[in-house]
Amino acid sequence: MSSKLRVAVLGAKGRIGAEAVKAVEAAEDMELVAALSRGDKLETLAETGAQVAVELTTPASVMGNLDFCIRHGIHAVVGTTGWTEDRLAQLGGWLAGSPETGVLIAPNFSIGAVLTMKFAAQAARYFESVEVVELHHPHKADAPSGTATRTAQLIAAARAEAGCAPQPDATVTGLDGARGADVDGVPVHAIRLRGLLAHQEVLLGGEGETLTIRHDSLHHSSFMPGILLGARRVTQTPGLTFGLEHFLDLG
Ligand SMILES: NC(=O)C1=CN([C@@H]2O[C@H](COP(=O)(O)OP(=O)(O)OC[C@H]3O[C@@H](n4cnc5c(N)ncnc54)[C@H](O)[C@@H]3O)[C@@H](O)[C@H]2O)C=CC1
Ligand SMILES: O=C(O)C1=N[C@H](C(=O)O)C[C@H](O)C1
Repeated sequence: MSSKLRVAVLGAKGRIGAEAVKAVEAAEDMELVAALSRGDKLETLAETGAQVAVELTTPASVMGNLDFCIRHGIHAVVGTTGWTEDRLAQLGGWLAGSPETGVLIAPNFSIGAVLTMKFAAQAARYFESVEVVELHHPHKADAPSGTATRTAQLIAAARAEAGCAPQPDATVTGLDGARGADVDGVPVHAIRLRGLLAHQEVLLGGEGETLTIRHDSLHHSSFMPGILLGARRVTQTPGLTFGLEHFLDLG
């Protein structure tokens, strides 16, 4: 058996999965041992000796796929969205039964998006108001995006830690949805527009000034270095890691 890392891609015909297949094939230290689409047998992962499964499917499929991987000691790098506290708790239970297996869930694999989350959390305590706007291609199934949800959670946690007051908002009447979704007290707005891929703005406002932090993923290639890094690191990191920032030296 070669010393290359044996990697499988789940969701191999999807928008990001197809790009991940190419990235794994091009990585000198990796071997693509399986590229599974909807309906393909998960047993292929065990039969091909996959060490890491890159999971890029749908919120409806991801839990079943991870259940199989963890039961077979296959590490997983997960980009699929739809993570709730309940799902994370279930995943934690499965990992407790397979203590050497690692799972990385990355709301976003691009370095710019990871930095956006970090900068937004750093800035959040210094401004009275903060809102998140995410903008995506119109084929995206979920809203708000996993990245925007995570960004808002990090902002809210930073503000709570700093003892910030609730945001000013005088709205008492209007149409449902006009103020976006409420994620831990942070309004999150989702745009779906032909021509876009994956974009996010964090708008912060204080007395007489605003700060806007914006990130644009212009191609699915922006996610590939993060996926490859995740695959290399997850084999050395048992248990659940939530967020690619834990595998980056961000200081
Ligand atoms: N974390 C990140 O950086 C990124 C995450 N994503 C997320 O990845 C997921 C996929 O996104 P897209 O590729 O745009 O969607 P997509 O709809 O183009 O691809 C999903 C693919 O998974 C397949 N699939 C469904 N169930 C499956 C199963 N059980 N086994 C194997 N394949 C299965 C579908 O047939 C489809 O081909 C979404 O949740 C999206 O939000 C997308 C881009 C970046
Ligand atoms: O569906 C997408 O395209 C993306 N999904 C992820 C998310 O929901 O945050 C990551 C990125 O925004 C692209």
